[in-house]
Amino acid sequence: MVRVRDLSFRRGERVIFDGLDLDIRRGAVTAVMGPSGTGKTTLLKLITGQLRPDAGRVEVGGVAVHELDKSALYRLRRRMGMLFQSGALLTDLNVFDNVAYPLREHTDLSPSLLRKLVLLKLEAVGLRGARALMPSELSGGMARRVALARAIALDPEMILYDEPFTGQDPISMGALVSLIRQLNDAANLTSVLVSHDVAETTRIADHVYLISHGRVVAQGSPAEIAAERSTWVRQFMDGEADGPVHFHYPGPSLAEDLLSRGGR
Ligand SMILES: Nc1ncnc2c1ncn2[C@@H]1O[C@H](COP(=O)(O)OP(=O)(O)OP(=O)(O)O)[C@@H](O)[C@H]1O
Repeated sequence: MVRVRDLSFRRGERVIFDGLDLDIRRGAVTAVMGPSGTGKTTLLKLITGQLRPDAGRVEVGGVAVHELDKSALYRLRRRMGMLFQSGALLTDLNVFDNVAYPLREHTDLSPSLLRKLVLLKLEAVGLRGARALMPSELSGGMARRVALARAIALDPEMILYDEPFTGQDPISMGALVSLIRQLNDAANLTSVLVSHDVAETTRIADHVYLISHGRVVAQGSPAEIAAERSTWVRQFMDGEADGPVHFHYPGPSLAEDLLSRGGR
């Protein structure tokens, strides 16, 4: 479904990707993991065409995303659902209208068909009974599930999740994890999951990519990753503080910074 080849991308001087190769198989849940700031969100934006590569290719369904014109890109995006961390609900619309929003924007469905579709999407996330509530009346976990119902409203072929578990209590997290897997299998979706939550992510992923310093450092099934012995992979997967994965954003040493007379 997605093929990334020899992808290079920088932000100013900072190299984010340097020859990244990655494949996302149709029908599978693929997880992309890596330390903070490694470029996971950037990768999702390159897949959806919000950013363009400096070099290399990003193909979705065999089409190079960065070569599409505006209207073709718009059509492609309709085939992708996105659940971004910041994907807030519209606060002045109730749950039903939030889910109905993309259908009203992009289709000419009759009110009765639209209603049925919205109720089916809400049923899929277990919130049909909450349709009249306003976003302010929802828990964080419920709000994330409504956002998920909205993301699948237009029946996308692929859904991209950016840190969907952030800020969820263990129960909501468990529900969300199962939901992502169920939706993937029931609707024959392709799912891309960016997350820091090693345990939750490896529970549902078919394939895991670990990225660092602009490249794939390990990939495989969760079992293969669990058996991987490299120190980098072990440090990341086991959440150890000491090891080759750096906690600090690159910069001058602390001593240099404290001794310099710079203004900031
Ligand atoms: N709009 C921007 N302009 C300049 N640099 C940016 C911008 N957005 C992100 N970056 C930089 O790009 C790098 C990758 O960011 P990105 O958000 O993709 O990382 P991430 O792996 O998703 O991080 P996290 O796990 O912390 O969410 C970071 O170093 C960040 O500082």
